[in-house]
Amino acid sequence: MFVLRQCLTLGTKSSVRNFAAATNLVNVKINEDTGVVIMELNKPPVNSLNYELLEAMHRTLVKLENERCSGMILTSSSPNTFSAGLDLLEMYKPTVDKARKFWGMLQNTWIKLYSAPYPTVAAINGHSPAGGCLLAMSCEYRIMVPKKKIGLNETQLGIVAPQWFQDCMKNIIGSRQAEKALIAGTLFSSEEAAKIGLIDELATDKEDLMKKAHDFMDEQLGLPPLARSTVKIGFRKDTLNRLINSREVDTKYFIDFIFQPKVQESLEMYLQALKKK
Ligand SMILES: CCCCCCCC/C=C\CC(=O)SCCNC(=O)CCNC(=O)[C@H](O)C(C)(C)COP(=O)(O)OP(=O)(O)OC[C@H]1O[C@@H](n2cnc3c(N)ncnc32)[C@H](O)[C@@H]1OP(=O)(O)O
Repeated sequence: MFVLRQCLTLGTKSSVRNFAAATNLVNVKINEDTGVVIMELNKPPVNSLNYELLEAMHRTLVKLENERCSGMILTSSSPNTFSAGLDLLEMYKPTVDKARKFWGMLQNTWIKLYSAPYPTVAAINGHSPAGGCLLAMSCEYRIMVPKKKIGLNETQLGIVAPQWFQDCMKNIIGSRQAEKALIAGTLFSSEEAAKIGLIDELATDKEDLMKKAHDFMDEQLGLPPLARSTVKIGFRKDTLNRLINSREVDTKYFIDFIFQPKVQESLEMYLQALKKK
């Protein structure tokens, strides 16, 4: 059904293959008729967001914007997880340089995704904690399969969701609900997330998920693109500018925070618990 579209200079079939093969961490499929792109995160087993995956996503997002893609559906190739959030190994005993580079790429990727002029939908085919929830919240519309978990659970790990993560949640579910969820580090079931508006729609399974994502995209493609994107950016600019104007401070907070011995201890315990499961 999907073919590689040459007019988006993602190129000829072989150059697209090269583009994807540069990492293989992100699969990009383009519908020839509509110009809608499916970006599938492909870092088994759980799409933890390390520098390389973020860089692959960022590179793809830059390309999609430059080539005027008409819409993007973000999903994952994992059967159980959309994204497990930030790769904990990027925060556990890194060097300062490595941590700084990682955080910079996370900021770059979020800015590109949150400000994408084309419609974006998260087809959440599995668990989506922490940074995974951030990715989903950065899209315009969220659809999720049943019986999975989503939320900003950072507090439960002894870390803190940065201000811009918190802002994204506040913009979707409102200040009161966000404050409660962030303090507790709540992971909502898909069904609970639908109730509070963290996700927009529930799907029955992956097939239904992708159908619903395409239905949303079709509606959006019927709207005048410039008017659509102007309204979108109008809503998002304060949140974006808050980070854009304080990237260095935000990076310093991150570095100072994760290098605290107590935080390293929490990360170590959490990593061990994950391995023991
Ligand atoms: C003031 C400003 C301060 C700023 C401070 C820091 C800000 C940080 C911001 C965001 C933080 C994050 O995003 S932290 C990541 C949080 N993520 C989680 O809590 C999820 C952890 N993972 C899970 O709960 C589960 O893995 C899952 C529900 C997502 C999937 O479960 P499943 O049973 O399918 O898979 P496993 O648990 O067996 O995992 C498989 C494999 O993957 C490893 N793994 C899982 N998650 C991560 C991760 N986030 N990073 C690195 N590695 C991860 C897990 O250990 C298993 O490894 P092994 O196969 O080697 O055992």
